[in-house]
Parts: sequence; structure tokens; C-alpha cells
Amino acid sequence: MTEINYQLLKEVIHSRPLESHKGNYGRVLTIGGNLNFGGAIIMSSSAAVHAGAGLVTCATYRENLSALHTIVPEAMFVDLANDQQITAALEQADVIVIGPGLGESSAAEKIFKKTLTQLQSRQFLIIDGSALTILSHHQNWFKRFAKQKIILTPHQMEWQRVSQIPIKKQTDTRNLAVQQELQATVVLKKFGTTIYHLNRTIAHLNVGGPYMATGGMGDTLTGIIAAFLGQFHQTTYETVVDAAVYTHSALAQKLSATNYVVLPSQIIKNLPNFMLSASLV
Ligand SMILES: NC(=O)C1=CN([C@@H]2O[C@H](COP(=O)(O)OP(=O)(O)OC[C@H]3O[C@@H](n4cnc5c(N)ncnc54)[C@H](O)[C@@H]3O)[C@@H](O)[C@H]2O)[C@@H](O)CC1
Ligand SMILES: Nc1ncnc2c1ncn2[C@@H]1O[C@H](COP(=O)(O)OP(=O)(O)O)[C@@H](O)[C@H]1O
Ligand SMILES: [Mg+2]
Repeated sequence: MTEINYQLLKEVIHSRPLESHKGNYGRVLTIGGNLNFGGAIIMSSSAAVHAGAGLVTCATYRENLSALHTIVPEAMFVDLANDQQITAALEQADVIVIGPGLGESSAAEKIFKKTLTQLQSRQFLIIDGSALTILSHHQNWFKRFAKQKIILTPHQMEWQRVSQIPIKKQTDTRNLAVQQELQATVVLKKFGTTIYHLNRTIAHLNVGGPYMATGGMGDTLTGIIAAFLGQFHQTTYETVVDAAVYTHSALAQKLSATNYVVLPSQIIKNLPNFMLSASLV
């Protein structure tokens, strides 16, 4: 077991070369946000923009379009109901996030299956929220496709659904057995988040706390992981995932010194400043 620490950020977050452009910092596609949970995919998209993704496209329903463009005008939109647009967006992405606020309708199941089917080996896929619940009902879909660069970000209840391990019995040994079967990275979110990588020691997070217990906090994490994977290529992707998870909670911990609760939108707003500090040390 290794403890993730601030030192790791120095390995991952570097000053940007002068001769570079948005095309060098990752094309992120976020998929989710139904009528009830539009905020979830907006937070994911906004976190990706603020964590440095070069281009962010949000695939959501039309009902969320004006909110998306009001809150994060840097993000582009594709209509989740338009199959052709989704096919093209999936084709172009470097990193895909699926699940925040997606819901579990048959349309949501269809887009999840399509995403798995179209996934290319060069792409990263982050599966979160509703998509984890869909995955728990359709493990057979998952097992049929390339999985080496898939990252699951369940909280304990979502992991219970996916792994069938009750929360109280979620020990490292049991978790690892299921994670190895799935052949994916698992970021198990809780107080003391634990990250299970393929062929690597377990990484443990010792920052973060209950000031983070607000809806949307995990949705925000997906955007940070996506942006980091899209732009930082000097270390292994496992190290980049660890750094993203650390950034999310370390920044929340920093803000908690002067705030009783730390909201997802506060984390999002403070990401550029936090990342600059890490890149300068
Ligand atoms: N503003 C929004 O639009 C929001 C949308 N959300 C979306 O709502 C959908 C359902 O996700 P939920 O997670 O709310 O619902 P779930 O039904 O998957 O799980 C939530 C419940 O799990 C239990 N739980 C046990 N251990 C936990 C842990 N360590 N961390 C968190 N919960 C734990 C809690 O009792 C909690 O009420 C997802 O698609 C999600 O992305 C949520 O993120 C909330 C905010
Ligand atoms: N008590 C806590 N200690 C540490 N981290 C916490 C705590 N409560 C919540 N978090 C963090 O907040 C996030 C919550 O994720 P999740 O439940 O998926 O949120 P949502 O789905 O509402 O966006 C995770 O990163 C989790 O680690
Ligand atoms: Mg969540």
C-alpha cells in the first residue's frame, strides 16, 4: 500500500511548453445529465475545463443546453438523443466520462453499450454514477470489450452493486479479486479513498474529509481525472489517476481551513490556482 502525497503532483503537473495549443491538452467527452440530474454532467464538464482539458464536449439532453452554456461556455454540446452526433463525438475523444446524472433508462443503457462497443484502445474511459449501476446489471457487456484503460469511480454503495460485496465486507483482498476480474482501475471513494490499479500496489488517499459530503462532489472528480489523463503524458496513466484523485481531495482539504463545507463549484473554481502552485514547486 502506498500513500499518495503532494510530491506526486510535482511528477505529474508540469509547466506548459510555449509552443502548444488546445489540441495538445486532450479532447474530453462527458456523457450524462438527464432531466433530473443535469447539474452532474455540467459539474463534470466544468471540472474538466478548469483542470486544463484542451477541448471539452458535453453529450447531454437538450434541456441542459442553456444551463451548460451559461455555467461553462468553454464546453461544446452534442445532443444525447442524436445518434450520429454521438458516434462522431465518441470517435474523436481522447478521454470519455460516462455516467454522472445519466440515469438508468433504456436510452441510458443504450448509450452505455454504444460507448463500450465503440471504445478504441487509445482512449480512456471513466465510468461513474448511473453508468456504474447500469454496469452492475450488464457485466457481460463490460467483459466483452477492451478494458485496459477503463477507470471505475464507485462510492461504496456503487461498488457494492458492481462487486456484490456488501459495504461492511469491502476489504482490500475481496475488492482486489473483483477488480482483477474486471481488469479495470477502481477508485473506491470513501473517507480514505483507495485506488486499485492493475499490476501495481494499492494507492491510499490520506486527504479529504466530511466537508466534501455534498452531491456533485464525485461528478466533479470525474472531470478532474479526465482532464489530467488528457494532458499529462510524462508518467504512467496510473500515476496520473492518483494525482487527479489527490488534487480533488487535497484542494478540498485546503479550502476546508476557512469553510465549514466545501462545495464542488468551489473546488472547480480553485483548480487552476492549485495546479499552478503544484507546477511551480
Ligand atoms: N446535482 C446533480 O445532478 C447530482 C446528480 N447525481 C447523480 O445521481 C445519480 C445517482 O447517484 P447517487 O450517488 O446519488 O445515488 P446512489 O443510489 O448510487 O447512492 C447514494 C447512496 O449511497 C449511500 N452510500 C453509502 N456509502 C457511500 C459513500 N461512501 N459515498 C456516497 N454514498 C454512499 C448513501 O446512503 C447515498 O444516499 C448519479 O448519476 C449521480 O451522478 C449525484 O451526483 C448528486 C448530484
Ligand atoms: N467523509 C469524507 N471523507 C473523504 N472524502 C469524502 C467524504 N465524503 C465525501 N467524500 C468524497 O466526495 C466524493 C463523493 O462522491 P460521490 O458520492 O460519487 O458524489 P456525487 O455522486 O454526489 O457527485 C468522493 O470523492 C468522496 O471521496
Ligand atoms: Mg457519484
